[in-house]
Amino acid sequence: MSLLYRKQNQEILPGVHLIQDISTANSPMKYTSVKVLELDANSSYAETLGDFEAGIVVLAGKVTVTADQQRFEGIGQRQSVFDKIPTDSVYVGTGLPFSVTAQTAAKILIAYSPTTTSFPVRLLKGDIHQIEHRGKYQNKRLVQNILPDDLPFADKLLLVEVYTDSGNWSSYPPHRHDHDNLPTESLLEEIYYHEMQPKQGFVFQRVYTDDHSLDETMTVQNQDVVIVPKGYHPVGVPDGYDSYYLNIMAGPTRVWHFHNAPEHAWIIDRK
Ligand SMILES: O=C(O)C[C@@H](O)[C@H](O)C(=O)CO
Repeated sequence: MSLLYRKQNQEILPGVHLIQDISTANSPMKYTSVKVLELDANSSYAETLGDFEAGIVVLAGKVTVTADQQRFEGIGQRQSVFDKIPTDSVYVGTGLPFSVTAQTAAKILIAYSPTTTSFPVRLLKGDIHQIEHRGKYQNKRLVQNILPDDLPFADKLLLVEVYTDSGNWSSYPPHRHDHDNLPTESLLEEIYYHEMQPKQGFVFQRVYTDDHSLDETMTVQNQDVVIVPKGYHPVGVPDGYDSYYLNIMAGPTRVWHFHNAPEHAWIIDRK
């Protein structure tokens, strides 16, 4: 089972380019799916949700989003994810139609999770993001929380974006969250949408379980997706390149409690 989905580029509507489309139709994921779209200026994408909630993240550019009689104009805070400016997102509850119209050339990520519980449509402005500087030595990373578990605005979805600079590791030391064993550990699937700067860069990502029944190390390129149905999932960034990824997480309970691989937990304790 490959966990790596290479970027595609298929014009699905005039000016709307599908970069990634991962769902139960082409993956083993049960709680999470994702679309990444690049929109030419003035192009539009629309969809009506079934029994899913969605988080629409404006990765780059400016768009107008409509959902449930609401209209959010000119949202998006950056020209590139590597501007490292927290961006805007819109949460859309189950069963609702939504549209996205690009005011400038834009890139959006739509994260989905199945649910029949509806939460109100909500604009999540970038300036509410909780920013974290995690790690030390060569595992320093910048975390911008978009929809963390302490924001009660969704039934299942958790969204976070992570910047890992040249020569550092993130999602490290390795941790897992694939046991439904609260309060110690929650069961959350995870999807990584990756970008590199410069674009020709790559990162290494390993996804593996304690018994190594799953143990896959991948060379991940710009706009690739890695799915993490279970297991530890560290990311290593080669010298000279900077990494961005957006994480989508969801599972039976919307809380992020993870378990560090015991043999590597000492990494955290270094002074
Ligand atoms: O702290 C990091 O390096 C990011 C990871 O926590 C990442 O968001 C993840 O693996 C969540 O489970």
